[in-house]
Amino acid sequence: MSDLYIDGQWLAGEAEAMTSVDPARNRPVWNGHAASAAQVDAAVAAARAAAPGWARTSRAQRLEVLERFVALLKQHHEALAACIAEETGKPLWEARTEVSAMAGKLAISVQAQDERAGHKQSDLPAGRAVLRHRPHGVVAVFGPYNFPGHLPNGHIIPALLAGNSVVFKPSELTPWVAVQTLKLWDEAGIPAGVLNLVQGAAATGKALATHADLDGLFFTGSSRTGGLLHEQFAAHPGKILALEMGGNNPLIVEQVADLDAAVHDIVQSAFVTAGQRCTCARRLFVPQEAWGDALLDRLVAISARLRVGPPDADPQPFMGAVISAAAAAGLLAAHEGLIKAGGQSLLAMRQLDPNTGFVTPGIVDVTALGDALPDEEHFGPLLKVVRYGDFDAALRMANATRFGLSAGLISDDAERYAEFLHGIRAGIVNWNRPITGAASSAPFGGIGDSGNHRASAYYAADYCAYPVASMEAERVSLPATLSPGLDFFA
Ligand SMILES: NC(=O)c1ccc[n+]([C@@H]2O[C@H](COP(=O)([O-])OP(=O)(O)OC[C@H]3O[C@@H](n4cnc5c(N)ncnc54)[C@H](O)[C@@H]3O)[C@@H](O)[C@H]2O)c1
Ligand SMILES: O=CCC[C@H](NC(=O)CCC(=O)O)C(=O)O
Repeated sequence: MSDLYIDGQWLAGEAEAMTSVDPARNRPVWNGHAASAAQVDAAVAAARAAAPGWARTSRAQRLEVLERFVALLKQHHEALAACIAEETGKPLWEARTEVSAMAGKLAISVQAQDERAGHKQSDLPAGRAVLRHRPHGVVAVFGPYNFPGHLPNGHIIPALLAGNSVVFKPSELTPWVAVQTLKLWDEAGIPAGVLNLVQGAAATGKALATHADLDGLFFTGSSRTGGLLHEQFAAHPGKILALEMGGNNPLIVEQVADLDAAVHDIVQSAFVTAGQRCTCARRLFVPQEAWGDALLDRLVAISARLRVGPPDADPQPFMGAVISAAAAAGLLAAHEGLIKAGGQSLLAMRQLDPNTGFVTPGIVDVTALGDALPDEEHFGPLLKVVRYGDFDAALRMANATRFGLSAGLISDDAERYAEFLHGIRAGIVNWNRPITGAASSAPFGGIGDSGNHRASAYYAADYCAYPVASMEAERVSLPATLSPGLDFFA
């Protein structure tokens, strides 16, 4: 039975039964059991026992294992993409880009480690100053369901490269992708205990996050869960906590020469991955003038004919299903709630089948709600439109959020972008580009309730190791000049 991977062994979970359902076809793709508290304990103990040995290996030795994993990812690219597509409902074209991003992570992490957590040495009048980085020890990695391969991998690769051992808990909605990925690690020859897998939902998460023998936790998920973890870790300032969380991301559009190009970037920002990216545009600010009306007409027309369908459909859909039929129903309820609160539906969201996660994009004009617009992340293809009079008002409303992950401006005016860049509060700020699709070669993180100032991607090297600064000399010697009042020669 392959539910859990602890100390190099595949084990059956001893806690509650779990079933992972393909949201496009409403059929189970994986059945298993969650880890019991004792099994979480065993995973942490295995990681602890393996930690000193893994930390003592050279980077070259660690790289050998990591490179074998990447080679296996490339070899099994299509099979893993199919598994991601089936378990999440995202189209195959997109699942393929997810596996490619996983394979690309190692080279970027090596470069990032060299630049941000590398070895530095300089001469001192007596001896030398040396900067080294040490792994924390045992870290937990928590993954979300929307990128079940790429986002946990974005913590695991740099953590292992730095010499940490890891206990990974994937989302309870995507256990199968985690199992398939761990099989590749096993085949790559990851030493027993260095990387462990425990399955389960919040109870398993709590058992792991509160484990006394963890040195740190790297989390990607909702702000709600991240906030709980932050409270737990507040009592342990010595443990490292990296939180990558959600957003209520604004996109401001001004009148531009190419209306279709603007619509393209809005659609790509709001609806890619069926709106299930942390960076997706949730609030679109549109000028209150005739050009704004024309933009919205075109946006509605293009969005209404976005192809929505199963992951393996030919031709491929733009969007697949959201993660579950329940998530689809929740999005419909959110859409309905906005209308009840005074919003005007521009494009009604529809659930194509109550047993699946297929929903069509929804667009609601929420201008009338004003300050009463809830500052919430609706994690799906639901775009809220706010009409604005002048840019200052748009910027003020764009910043009226507790989050601060991504933000964008569509404008042909460079001075306007300078103003936007200066005024907007977010960790990812784009100009005339979609606000989704961030590069792994840049830092990735947000401010406010979107993160805790420990950006991931290129900056993951920072939270995977701590710096050790040394002053060193080959032998002890009396300084040429002694401190005042110190006499060795009387
Ligand atoms: N900033 C980023 O990099 C980023 C990337 C992807 C997704 N996200 C965010 O993630 C969310 C979607 O993912 P999700 O729904 O899987 O997130 P989630 O917070 O529900 O779950 C994330 C992980 O935390 C675990 N968990 C849940 N409750 C827990 C608890 N009480 N204690 C310990 N662990 C617990 C889950 O089992 C899962 O492994 C969205 O809000 C999205 O914006 C952020
Ligand atoms: O859902 C959240 C992630 C969205 C994605 N961001 C990245 O892939 C960041 C790069 C990395 O972690 O390597 C996006 O911006 O679309």
